[in-house]
Amino acid sequence: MTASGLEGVVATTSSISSIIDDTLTYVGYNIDDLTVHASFEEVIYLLWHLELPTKEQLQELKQQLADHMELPPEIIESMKKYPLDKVHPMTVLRTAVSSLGAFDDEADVMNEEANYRKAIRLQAKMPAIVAAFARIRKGLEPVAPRKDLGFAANFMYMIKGEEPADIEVEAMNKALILHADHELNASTFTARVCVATLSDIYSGITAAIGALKGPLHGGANEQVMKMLTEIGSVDKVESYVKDKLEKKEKIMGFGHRVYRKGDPRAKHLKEMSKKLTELTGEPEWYNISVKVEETFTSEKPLPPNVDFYSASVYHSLGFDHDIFTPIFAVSRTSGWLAHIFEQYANNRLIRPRAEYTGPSMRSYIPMDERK
Ligand SMILES: CC(=O)SCCNC(=O)CCNC(=O)[C@H](O)C(C)(C)COP(=O)(O)OP(=O)(O)OC[C@H]1O[C@@H](n2cnc3c(N)ncnc32)[C@H](O)[C@@H]1OP(=O)(O)O
Ligand SMILES: O=C([O-])CC(=O)C(=O)O
Repeated sequence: MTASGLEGVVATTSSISSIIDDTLTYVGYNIDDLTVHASFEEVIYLLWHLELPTKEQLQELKQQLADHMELPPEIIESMKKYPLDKVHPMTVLRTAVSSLGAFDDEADVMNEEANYRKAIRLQAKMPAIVAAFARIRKGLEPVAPRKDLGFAANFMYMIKGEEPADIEVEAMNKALILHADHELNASTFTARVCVATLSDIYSGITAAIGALKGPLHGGANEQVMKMLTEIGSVDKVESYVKDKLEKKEKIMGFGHRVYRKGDPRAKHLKEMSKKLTELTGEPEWYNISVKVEETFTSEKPLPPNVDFYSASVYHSLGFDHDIFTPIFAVSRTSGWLAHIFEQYANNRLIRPRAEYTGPSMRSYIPMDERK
C-alpha cells in the first residue's frame, strides 16, 4: 500500500522537534515558552546542540554569527546582474546559497568540526543575502551588518538601513523562533534526502530552499498577503472566500498535514498581527485576516497555519511581500542545519520504493513501425 504524499509515514527518528497532540516542542521545550523567553540565537544553539546555552556559550555563538555575516563581494556583484524587476528573491537566495559553496574552502570537507563552522557561516550569511538583494533591486547599496546588534535586529537593519525599534526587534525575534524548526516538513525532508547521499551542507540547504519556495509550503505566506490585498476590505471577505471555495480553490494559510485542532504557532502570530497593525495605523490587515479566518473555518474545519498571520506581521514590519518566504528561510536554516547534523551523525541513504503503475513488459518497436 502506498501512502499518498507519504502521509502518516514515519521516515526517521529525530531528537530535534516534536509535534505531539498539536503541541510543538524544540528538544522538549514548548515553543510557547521559547517564544516568550528566548532569543533566536538561543534557539539556534538549542537546535544544534540539543541543550540551551549557558551565558558564555550564547555569547560565543552571537559573536561567531556577527563575525560571519558579511558576504563575499562576488555574491553581491552577481546579484546586481539578475533581471532585477523580475526575479523572485527566493530564486536569488537559492542561487546565492549555492554560490556561497563555491567561495568556501571547506565546502566539501566532511567532518563534524568543519560542518559546524560551515553552519555558522551559512546561518550568518542568510539574512545578509536576503537584505542585500532587497536593497539592490531598489537601486540601493547593501548595508554592512553591525557587530553590536543581535541577529533579528541586524537582519532588519541590513534590509532597511536604519536601526529597528525595540518592538520590531521583539516581533522579528519571535517570528524567527516560531519558524525555526518543524519536524519532518517538506523542506527539511528534502535537506535530509540530499545530504544522506553524503552531499555537502550547501547542497542540502540549496535543495531545502527550493522545496520551501512552493506555495503549499513556505511560499504560502506571500500568497496570503496577495489574497489580503486582493480582498482589500472586511466587507469583501465573505464573497471572496465563498467564491474561492465554490471554484474548489485553496485559501492560503489554512490547513496542515499534521495539525488537526490547530497550529500552535498561529496564536502568537495572530497576537503580534493585532498589536503591530494597530501600531502602524493599518488595523484593516488584522481585521480582514480575522474575518477570513471566521468565514473559512465556518465552511471548512481547517484552522490557520503559521503562514496565515505571519503575512500581516511581516507587512506591518515593512517588508516587501516577496521577501516573506526568504525571511522564513533565514529562520528555518537553523532547523535544516540541525537536521543535516543529525542525518550525518547516523546516516543511511534515503531511497524508498515506488509501486510501478505503468504498462507491463512490451516489445521494442522499431522506429519505422511506430504510429
Ligand atoms: C509552513 C507550511 O508549510 S504550513 C502550510 C502552508 N500551505 C498553505 O497554507 C497552503 C494551503 N493549504 C494546503 O494546501 C494544505 O492544507 C496543505 C498542503 C498545507 C496540507 O495538505 P494535505 O495534508 O495534503 O491536505 P490536502 O491538500 O489533501 O487537503 C485535504 C482536503 O482539505 C482541503 N483543503 C486543505 N487545505 C485547504 C485550504 N487551504 N483551502 C481550502 N481547502 C483546503 C483540500 O481541498 C482537500 O479537500 P477534499 O478532501 O475535499 O479534496
Ligand atoms: O510541517 C509542515 O508540513 C509544514 C510546516 O508547518 C512547517 O514547515 O513549518
